[in-house]
Amino acid sequence: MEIDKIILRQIKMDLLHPFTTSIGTEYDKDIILVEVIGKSGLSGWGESVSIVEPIYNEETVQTNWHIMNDFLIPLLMKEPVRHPDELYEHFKYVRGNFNAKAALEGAVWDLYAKEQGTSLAQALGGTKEKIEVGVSVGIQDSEQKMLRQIEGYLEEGYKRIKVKIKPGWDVSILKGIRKEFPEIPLMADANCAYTLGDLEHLRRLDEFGLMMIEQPLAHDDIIDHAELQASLETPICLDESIHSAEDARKAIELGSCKIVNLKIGRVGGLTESKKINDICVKHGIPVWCGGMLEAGIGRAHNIAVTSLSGFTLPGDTAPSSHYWKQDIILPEVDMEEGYISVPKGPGIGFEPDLARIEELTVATRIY
Ligand SMILES: O=C(O)CCC(=O)c1ccccc1C(=O)O
Ligand SMILES: [Mg+2]
Repeated sequence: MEIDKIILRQIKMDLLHPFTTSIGTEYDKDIILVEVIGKSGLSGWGESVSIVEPIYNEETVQTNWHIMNDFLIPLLMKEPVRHPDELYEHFKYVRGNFNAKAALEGAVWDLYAKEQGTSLAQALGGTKEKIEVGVSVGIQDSEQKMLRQIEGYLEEGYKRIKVKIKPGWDVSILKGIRKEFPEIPLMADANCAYTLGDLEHLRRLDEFGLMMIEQPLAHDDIIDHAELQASLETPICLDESIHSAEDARKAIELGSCKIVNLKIGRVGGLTESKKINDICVKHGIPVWCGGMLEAGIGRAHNIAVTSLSGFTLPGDTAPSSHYWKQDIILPEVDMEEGYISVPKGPGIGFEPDLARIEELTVATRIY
């Protein structure tokens, strides 16, 4: 592969509805789009999934720009890339900063697939033609409001409902949901809102027949999670704690989780995502694709990775219209009866809508 040019664009998009979790509320999204242009004339696209504040992990939109601009882009330009699988090692010179690495690596993967004339899903070894879709329901100001939202999502066809929980918004709301919807596939995501001191309280969640509880304890823990898992019937799923295939292996071996949430950004890209898929398949641990309120480019990458065989549970990969008045790709991501079709066209299989992107752009730099 020969790279001719790289363009970074920062865009700003308003979310249709604010999204509240135990860590904060998002009203809009600042996004860095990466376009890697090959000597072939083809363009690969990536999206950085960081948010403005370092509250989900330590990265932010600004640190992503800094790390790409000052370190990763010079590294990428320094040596020819034969295959995108080489980039994870190549980028190891920079510690951490996985969202930044994944944005750039994702664009190179898209370019690679386009140059090969295959879909990104196919280039990754994906096997599924369509993926099951779940939805993540933020914390609301009233239980009634949340119940009516869930009712609407079930009518739209979502295959599972995830609700955000925190102390004071957990047992009572889950009771309310189960009273009205006793059978639906339901799970809860705490975004690290509890400690082992809450063990007895968390055991009360077992009565709700949840598919899983996501990241109940600290973002940097896999030890206490093992202790908690040993005394819970509900499977624990780790999100924030898993940054690599090695983290996944250790968490699985320790018994810290029975399910893994995979976010391409959080683990530093698609190459590491494939490894996590393989480790989970080997151990019989289901994987599903998490979300970071992505715009169309990041969403397209999520769809491609979800086509891998280990992704056996619905992901947080709702269609474009769930988040945005108008997305940045054509066509937009669409859901039918709870499924999204994995595109068969070259690369990510969606065209960046350049006019729309132009309208939203607040900063550009060409390398
Ligand atoms: O993209 C989505 O629909 C789900 C978003 C979501 O749950 C989330 C969004 C921002 C930060 C963390 C999380 C999470 O999964 O914990
Ligand atoms: Mg989560």
